[in-house]
Amino acid sequence: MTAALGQAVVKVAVFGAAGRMGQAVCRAVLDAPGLDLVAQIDADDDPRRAVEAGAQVAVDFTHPGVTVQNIEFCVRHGIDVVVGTSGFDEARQEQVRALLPGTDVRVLVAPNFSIGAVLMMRFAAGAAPYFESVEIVELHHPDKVDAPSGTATRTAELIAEARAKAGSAPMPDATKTGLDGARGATVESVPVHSVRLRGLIAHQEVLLGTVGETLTIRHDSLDRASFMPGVVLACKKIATLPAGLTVGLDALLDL
Ligand SMILES: NC(=O)C1=CN([C@@H]2O[C@H](COP(=O)(O)OP(=O)(O)OC[C@H]3O[C@@H](n4cnc5c(N)ncnc54)[C@H](OP(=O)(O)O)[C@@H]3O)[C@@H](O)[C@H]2O)C=CC1
Ligand SMILES: O=C(O)C1=N[C@H](C(=O)O)C[C@H](O)C1
Repeated sequence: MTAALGQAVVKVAVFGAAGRMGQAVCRAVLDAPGLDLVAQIDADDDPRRAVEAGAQVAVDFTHPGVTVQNIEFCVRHGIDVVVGTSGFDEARQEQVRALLPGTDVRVLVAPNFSIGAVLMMRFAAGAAPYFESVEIVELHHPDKVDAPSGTATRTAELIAEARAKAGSAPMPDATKTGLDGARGATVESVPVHSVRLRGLIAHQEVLLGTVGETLTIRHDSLDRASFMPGVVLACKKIATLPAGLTVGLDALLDL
């Protein structure tokens, strides 16, 4: 039942359909030629509706605590899964990998579906080895339940990977005393600062500094519309990925 290559229309179920992202995704799927919205599932709905409706791809924008359960359900029923929900650290990725052997299901986890954010992460990782210091400031709407954001966590991981590969020295920081949280959270040795502010949607700055100069890479999602082309692309193209877990929308972009 997984999405067949070359098939005209891909049947899509949306988990978290009543949420901020879920509503936008349902509209985007309805508007997208080649996609058919066959099930909208929210917190108290029976996920079997997705199976009964013949869904080939499920899109999950729910809560970090429930996504793995939704993925497990989809894997059991042979439905490919496009995951936007945040909180997919290495431990959670491992949980998903453990569900997949012996199936041909594909699970695509994308910490951020906007093209600008994907490029911001790339540029930050590319720049990081050339600077002594790197810090991340992520800024979101105050209804967000998790901090730091999945995007900031992924960015920190990519920066740390690039710095390790380049043999970068530890970042300078003479702080000896300070209030709890003053230096942010540390993700893979990268300080990450989270701002929650009414009026914002999703924004991130990567601050890089070395002797006599700084570079700031900033991305702003000003509307949830910014995520929709990536989600639609993922629904259409997930069948082209190998079976198993893929992390990052980059896998479907020719960057
Ligand atoms: N990857 C990306 O590009 C993006 C990722 N996100 C991430 O997406 C996630 C959702 O964000 P957002 O839409 O703002 O959050 P919302 O809280 O607005 O939406 C989540 C929805 O999922 C519902 N839900 C809870 N449990 C289940 C379940 N078991 N099955 C189906 N639905 C369920 C919630 O219901 P109830 O409220 O009753 O619990 C709610 O309606 C977050 O993790 C966010 O970080 C957001 C934007 C972009
Ligand atoms: O909750 C949000 O809104 C967002 N969540 C994702 C994250 O945690 O990175 C993606 C984007 O930043 C919006």
